[in-house]
Amino acid sequence: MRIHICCVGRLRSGPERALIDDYLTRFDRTGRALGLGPAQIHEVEDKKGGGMSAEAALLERALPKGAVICAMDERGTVMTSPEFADKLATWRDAGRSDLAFVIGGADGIDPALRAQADFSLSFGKMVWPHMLARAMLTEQLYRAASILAGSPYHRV
Ligand SMILES: C[S@@+](CC[C@H](N)C(=O)[O-])C[C@H]1O[C@@H](n2cnc3c(N)ncnc32)[C@H](O)[C@@H]1O
Repeated sequence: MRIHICCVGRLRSGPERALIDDYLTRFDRTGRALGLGPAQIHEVEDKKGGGMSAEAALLERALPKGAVICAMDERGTVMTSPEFADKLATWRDAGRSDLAFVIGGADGIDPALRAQADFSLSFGKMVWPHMLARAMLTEQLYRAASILAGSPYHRV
């Protein structure tokens, strides 16, 4: 199952980018034998200042047809890392070939796009900057693959 992280804003090279790239590489390496990955980031940028709805139109264009859509949203479902790993495995085992996570910009995800999501995932009730949400998501993907692979990265 291919993973797509569709997000607003371009991340230039620097420590955040290096961290995200590192987790994506680790996820791809660990997930390969599990039928998970590769994971790819799709960055969209609305240069005309059209706000949430313009961003939503660009994000929608980045979503692969037929993908499971998971909106990243502080109002969504809070999960443990093993529960998140099980959720990924369930989508994979259902034969879904693409899973797309959507991360909003400064104003969040347009409600119309949020309504299209199959699932909403929360990293807690606090609101995180979108670049941090991106880093946290890539880490959780790697952690989930490690859990499914039975590797000792995840310890409680
Ligand atoms: C700065 S936040 C936008 C907050 C915006 N005020 C809203 O109401 O959605 C940017 C994006 O990061 C992601 N995000 C921020 N905090 C999150 C959380 N606790 N759980 C999941 N995603 C989060 C969401 O995708 C959000 O659209």
